[in-house]
Amino acid sequence: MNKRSYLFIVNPASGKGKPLDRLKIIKETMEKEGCMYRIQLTEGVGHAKKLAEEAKEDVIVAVGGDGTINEIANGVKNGNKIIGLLPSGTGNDFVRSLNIPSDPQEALEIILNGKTREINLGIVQDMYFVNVASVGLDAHIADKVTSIKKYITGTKAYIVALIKGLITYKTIQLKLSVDGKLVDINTMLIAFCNGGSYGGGMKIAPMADFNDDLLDICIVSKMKKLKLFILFPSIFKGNHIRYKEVEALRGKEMVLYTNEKVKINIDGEIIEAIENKDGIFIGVSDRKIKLLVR
Ligand SMILES: Nc1ncnc2c1ncn2[C@@H]1O[C@H](COP(=O)(O)OP(=O)(O)OP(=O)(O)O)[C@@H](O)[C@H]1O
Repeated sequence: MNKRSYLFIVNPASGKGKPLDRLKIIKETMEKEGCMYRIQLTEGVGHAKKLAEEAKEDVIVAVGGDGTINEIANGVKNGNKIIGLLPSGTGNDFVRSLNIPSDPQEALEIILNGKTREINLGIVQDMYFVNVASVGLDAHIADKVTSIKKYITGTKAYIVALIKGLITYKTIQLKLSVDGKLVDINTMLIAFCNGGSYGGGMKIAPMADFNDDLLDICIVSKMKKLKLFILFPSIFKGNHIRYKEVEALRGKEMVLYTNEKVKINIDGEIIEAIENKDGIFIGVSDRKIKLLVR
């Protein structure tokens, strides 16, 4: 018998309500295994983080998308806790990179009997991220995704938001320090990647590694909108790296300096960066999280 205790944090707002369809199979599987478990539904933004912070269980299972996993990773401060993943979001980029199956029964099998894997966490100012943090066009698009996702699901939601975002977007002038080396950029987009894909399957950093203590950085410099329309679909295959306007770097400690108000996309949720004369810090945290994987 499995001796671990489990808390399932279920976000009913993820993936157009998909998490609620998982309740039956969670209950049946956990009863059959004779495991100690509890299910808690989230009631709004920040609730998954609070539930994870207060949890006494050994394993906290995220039943939602990347936003829910992000909140749980931010809430779980005790290094002994393990995070399980039951994919139920819209994009599910993070779980896909970790090879977690979307079939709930298979994912539950990993939650019960999988291996524990420790991975790096990224950090923006004082907020952790599991997958990707970015500024520029995609934060602008992610803002649009949030509203569009209410009406359209899956990759289609991202594509519609992408087209709307591409039409209305303006570039940002900024300085970026990568491990002490400063570059001046007029940028469409900068993505800081712990995982390799985001936005519903865009392979923004195909070589990213969750365990290398580095973030893969993808910088897309200013270009004509028409060219951007051609370049963007190539991100789904990871072929954007070939364009001269795209630069790939790696770093541990980055700082963004800009006079503009910057929105940051952190695992699909948008925050306004806190203005700070010392810049906006983005890097790899000393803290890691433990996940259940295949
Ligand atoms: N009861 C609720 N009502 C509304 N929003 C909620 C509720 N509980 C949590 N949330 C918020 O829902 C948001 C979206 O969650 P999440 O990212 O997990 O799903 P998703 O957007 O469908 O998936 P993905 O990020 O993989 O595309 C998060 O910002 C979370 O804080």
